[in-house]
Amino acid sequence: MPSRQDILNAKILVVDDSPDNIELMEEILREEGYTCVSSTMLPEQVCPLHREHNYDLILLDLQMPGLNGFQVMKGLKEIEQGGYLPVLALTAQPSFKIAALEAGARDFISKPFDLLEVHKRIHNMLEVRLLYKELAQYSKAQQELALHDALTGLPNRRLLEDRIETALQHANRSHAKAAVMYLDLDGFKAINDTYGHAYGDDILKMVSQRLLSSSRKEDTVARLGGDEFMVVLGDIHTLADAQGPAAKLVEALSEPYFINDLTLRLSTSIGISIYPDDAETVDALINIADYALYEAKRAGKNRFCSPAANRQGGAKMPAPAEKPAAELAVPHR
Ligand SMILES: Nc1nc2c(ncn2[C@@H]2O[C@H](COP(=O)(O)OP(=O)(O)OP(=O)(O)O)[C@@H](O)[C@H]2O)c(=O)[nH]1
Repeated sequence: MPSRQDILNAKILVVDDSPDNIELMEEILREEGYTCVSSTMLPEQVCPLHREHNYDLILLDLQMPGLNGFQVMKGLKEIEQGGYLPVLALTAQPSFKIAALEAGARDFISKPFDLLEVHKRIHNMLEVRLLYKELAQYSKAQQELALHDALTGLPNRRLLEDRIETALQHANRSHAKAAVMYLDLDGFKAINDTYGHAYGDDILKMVSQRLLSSSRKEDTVARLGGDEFMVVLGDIHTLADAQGPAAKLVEALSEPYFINDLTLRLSTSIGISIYPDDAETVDALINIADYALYEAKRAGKNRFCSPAANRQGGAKMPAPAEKPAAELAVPHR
């Protein structure tokens, strides 16, 4: 629920062709404690001003020369996509009241002003408007949560599948390829088992950061869950365009992780599938990358594998790790 202070700090625009009316309304609002009030006598300025300032309330005179209040509301409807016009119509004409409500105004204030009515209607209108904004923000945050992993903030599987689909469509249009890289940390369970879940969580967050900073802005880095991540590269042309980044990721994730006074090491394995060479659908590309990941694990971990490389006569891989897949802690004092 918005507080009284939120309501007094709401952004209000007064629109009237009479300077006396504007002065009177501004004074009424100032005396009540409203802090963010502006005004215009030019109806054609209302839409551009609202686009810029996103007012919480527009006190709109209905009878003005040039554009009248009804025409202004028509313009405002195009800006307010949710269809909620934050308009309180000001009118001396009883017959305009219903017409104003039908045109989208939330409420009206009759002229000449009755002070008590003005205060109540403005307060009520702002309360609803601010609640409406809170609700919109909350629902946006919920949507974000539904598409992102809570621990790392990376896209989750649902958003990832959309991103892969988009990358495939783009590759298709530009006669390019795309790569799906399935990553799984090596020996991550031992970190959890030895140092506890909190250390494991820290590693997962650091891994996410390293994946992001080792990828291009236009690539998608996602967490599928547990110690599994995915990186999607769009707009590539050869298998080597995926192998280079894969080698970079293997390298970046094998750098030591400093957590509290420990130095932890672990490596990662990656399976790569290429669109359209290996498959043409999202599910099939993920399954093939998963199988290639299994091959990378079986071949000794800390490496990447792909069916395309096998077809070309053996995976071209960086030398396998000199260190074990997951080496536990070395204190770093
Ligand atoms: N800290 C932490 N651990 C998690 C989370 N989700 C899953 N895990 C753990 O991650 C581990 C993943 O295990 P695996 O991938 O099977 O084990 P691994 O040791 O990496 O095995 P290899 O992949 O064969 O090297 C399990 O111990 C899970 O309990 C999480 O959000 N936080």
